[in-house]
Amino acid sequence: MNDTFDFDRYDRVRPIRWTGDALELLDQRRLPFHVEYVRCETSEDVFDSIRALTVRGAPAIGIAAAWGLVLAAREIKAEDGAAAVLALEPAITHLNDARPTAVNLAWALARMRRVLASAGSDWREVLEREAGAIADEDLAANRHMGSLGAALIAPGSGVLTHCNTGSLATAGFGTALGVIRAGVAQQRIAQVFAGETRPWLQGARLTAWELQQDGIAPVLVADSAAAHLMTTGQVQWVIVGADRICANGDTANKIGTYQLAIAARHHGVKFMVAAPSSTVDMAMPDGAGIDIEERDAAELFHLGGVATAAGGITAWNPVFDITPHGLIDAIVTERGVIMQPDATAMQAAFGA
Ligand SMILES: CSC[C@@H](O)[C@@H](O)C(=O)COP(=O)(O)O
Repeated sequence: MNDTFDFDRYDRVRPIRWTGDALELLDQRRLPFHVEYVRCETSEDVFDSIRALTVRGAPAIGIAAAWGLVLAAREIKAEDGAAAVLALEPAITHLNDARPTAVNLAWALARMRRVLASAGSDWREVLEREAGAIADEDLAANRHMGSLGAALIAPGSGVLTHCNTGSLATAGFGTALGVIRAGVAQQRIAQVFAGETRPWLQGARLTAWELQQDGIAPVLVADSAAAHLMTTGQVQWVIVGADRICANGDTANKIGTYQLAIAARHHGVKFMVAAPSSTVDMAMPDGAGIDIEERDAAELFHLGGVATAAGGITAWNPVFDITPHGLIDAIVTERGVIMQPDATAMQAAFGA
């Protein structure tokens, strides 16, 4: 088996482009039917893009927010980094408010703030370099995680994934989808099933399209088909990303992940979470404390502008859920693999 990966052949999609004076975001609301970049010239444009899901996926929104802060810096004057931090505090708080659940957003902004605080008169360059470094490190982490995660998968396996965790959700290559890319290249994964991921259809629109770009043909399944799929023996692993991993291994991810983990355990299917260490939040003891984003109920009433529900009803639209650590077989980060994660194992891997 060839365990090396030809990164130039795969993974050509780049959702975030810094031009030197603006941020260009591949518009994920319009994919796969329109491949268009939205140009952000201010940090408010970036805030709007994160909130509207023009850019989405935990690592990607952290990277976008970092560039948003670079744009915010264009609107202030400061003699050194310490003064710039004071002037940029409102922009940092505002960008951080764009979405609540993925910790990568707060992580990236905290990292930008930290380097800024100790920068001198060249603070603008320092800020811009740091945003670039956050993106570069995310890509490197994903590539490393891909091989770590793939190594857990027996040749010829089938896998089921949820939401979109690929290049579109990161600086490139992807988290869970990076593991899947590597696993397919190494012939460990024979078949990829992608759940639609209602209501926003990240799986049907984004994951399916992304895998097609690599020449990988996924099989699309309705989210409600997952447990039945597992009874057929076609799936040996469920592989998902994460928006926040707590100190005890509890994991927040796209709504529907929790029921996949329950079904996987029932059917003897293994469950893997792949995420960079920027998704680990050791200050959050367990999943009960995580702020679960609730989006507009209207997302459940329409699909592509076409009404899909009876009029005059209410709906509840939480867009993340928590998978308890006891249902997770492996957490894969660029720092290594944690099997059967719990507070002790997380502390050993990520404690100060
Ligand atoms: C590498 S992405 C991991 C998660 O961020 C992903 O599965 C997810 O839940 C994204 O949610 P989204 O609402 O599309 O931003």
